[in-house]
Amino acid sequence: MQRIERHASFGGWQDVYEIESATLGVKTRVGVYLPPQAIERPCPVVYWLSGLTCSEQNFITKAGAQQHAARHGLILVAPDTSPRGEGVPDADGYDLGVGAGFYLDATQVPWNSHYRMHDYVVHELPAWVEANFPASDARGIAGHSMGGHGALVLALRNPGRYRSVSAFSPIVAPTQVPWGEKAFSAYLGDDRDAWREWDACALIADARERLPLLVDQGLADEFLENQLRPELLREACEAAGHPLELRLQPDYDHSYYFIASFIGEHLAHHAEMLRG
Ligand SMILES: N[C@@H](CCC(=O)N[C@@H](CS)C(=O)NCC(=O)O)C(=O)O
Repeated sequence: MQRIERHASFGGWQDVYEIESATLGVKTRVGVYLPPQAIERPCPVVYWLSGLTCSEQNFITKAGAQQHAARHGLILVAPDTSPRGEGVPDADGYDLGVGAGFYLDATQVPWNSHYRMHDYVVHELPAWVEANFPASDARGIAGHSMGGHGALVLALRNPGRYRSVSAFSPIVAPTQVPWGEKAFSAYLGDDRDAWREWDACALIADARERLPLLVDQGLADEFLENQLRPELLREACEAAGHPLELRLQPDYDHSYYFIASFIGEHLAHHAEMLRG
């Protein structure tokens, strides 16, 4: 591993590392924020999954999350949104290929060679974090848009692995919207039954753990009706009796201005759930 950035931030450190990922088959970058409390004791970790077109940089430079992580004693880990670099397949358009890994394990050629973001984020990344930093094994997961889908799906697929989950503007039902249909056709093939394994609304019906979901959605979001459709999450949670706090926020759009406005409340929620 190589540290390629280090910035003092709110008494702690915002770092960026480049690590060799066996799961992704390439080097990949990851943002790690170490709060001041990490000097003295192991801290819980919140994993942040970004949306389409993002790298590890968007969250660490735009969300203003460090001040809240410093207050609550949380380590923040922000991976890239896909494998990238030499030999990694890509496609035209911002919503498939590099920058658009959808936090799943692809089964179709050529994507299945590197696009294993689920396996990477759930297994390899926490193993690396917990071996190299003063991290406890209390894990939370959060994300935005495609990363909100990732946070919900990873938590639902891996009961016991996360103690807290939250999302901003998540793609809650990728099997029913254009972004998801395009990506899942490519990564998972034509069998729509296989898609349901990666769809939060479909997974909620049979979830083995009822971890409460905190979701914020801006009502001036340009993707609200076509791609995000939070009402489908509300319906799925009501049908299954799954705890959901869905907060519809007037005037907010899809951007990091929205995330920055509420990230403090999300991290307070994670801190509360992660308190040992
Ligand atoms: N209009 C955008 C669509 C993609 C988009 O809105 N991406 C969101 C996540 S789904 C984002 O976080 N973009 C980067 C940023 O705002 O820093 C584009 O074509 O680049």
